[in-house]
Amino acid sequence: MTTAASTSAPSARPRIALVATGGTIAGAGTGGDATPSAAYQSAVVTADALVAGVPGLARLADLRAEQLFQIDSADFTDERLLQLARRVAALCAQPDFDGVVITHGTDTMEETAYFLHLTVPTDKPVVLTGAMRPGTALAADGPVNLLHAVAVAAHPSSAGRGVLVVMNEQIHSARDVAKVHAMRVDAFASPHGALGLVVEGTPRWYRGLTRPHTRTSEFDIAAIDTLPLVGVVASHGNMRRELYDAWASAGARAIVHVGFGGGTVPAYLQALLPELRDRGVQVVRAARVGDGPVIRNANYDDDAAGSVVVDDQNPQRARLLAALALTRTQDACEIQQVFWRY
Ligand SMILES: NC(=O)CC[C@H](N)C(=O)O
Repeated sequence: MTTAASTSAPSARPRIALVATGGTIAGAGTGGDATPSAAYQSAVVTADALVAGVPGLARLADLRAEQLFQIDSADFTDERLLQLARRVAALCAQPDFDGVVITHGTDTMEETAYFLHLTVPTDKPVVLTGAMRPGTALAADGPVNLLHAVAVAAHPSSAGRGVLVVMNEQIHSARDVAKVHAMRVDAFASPHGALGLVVEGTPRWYRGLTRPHTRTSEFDIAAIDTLPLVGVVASHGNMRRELYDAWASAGARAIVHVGFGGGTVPAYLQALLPELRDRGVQVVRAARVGDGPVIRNANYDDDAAGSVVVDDQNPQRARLLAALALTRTQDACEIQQVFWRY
């Protein structure tokens, strides 16, 4: 469904496509009053209603809204991710759009943003936003987040910066951002800092990116039909090898081992990793601490085991990067280079 969300303002405004996918930004309270509350249903407010709820949008951009999904972002599968990436790539390829804004649930926003960052070959701004509170909350954050996301997507200075996440007045890079709080409106943070801020409705930039993305990425959604299965196994005391075996039996082509501090592998699992390699399953070592690099051949002999390390990627993004790398190569050395490059 595609509808013109605004038709009356002058045509010189940037033309922005808005792709709505659901989440709390499209949520409505079920508790009967307007206080911030966990009692709400996500993914019920339509794309057009979202746009209509933010009067300032029409001054910023000529918006065209479409409803691609209406889901809780927990329900993003690889199939839906690919479908969204194809749609965003198609919108970016149209000369009549200057940028794309995606409304999305916050729970998996970092994964979707990263996948688009690596697979949509465009210089146009692609901006994801969402909300921590439903639209019916007393201090809903969705309307201002949407206004800021459109302001960033519509601004020429946002071009060529890869996929961006705009939440709570901050502009984050999809490479780094993660949801770090379950409730507060300042739920998103980047280990190396945000790229910029939305100041008085305009993006102000403080940092740039050094890693490839969008147009400079070697991955292109046009060449990807499906993603290889990649599993993630989290470390804790008293682990069991059965989880790794289950992923291998399910057909996983890689397993992200979310190790302790530096990606450590317990002594009682160390012989398992080369076994998995011999079964055709690439092991990727990540860490559960949330920040800092996993260093190759430190804490574990990656050369001997044939494993690779994630650099500083979090496990959920490492899953996607491993899957993308596996669409191009099965070679552990090349996969390692991919992790260090992106
Ligand atoms: N704040 C949110 O958006 C979380 C709501 C929901 N679980 C989602 O991710 O879609």
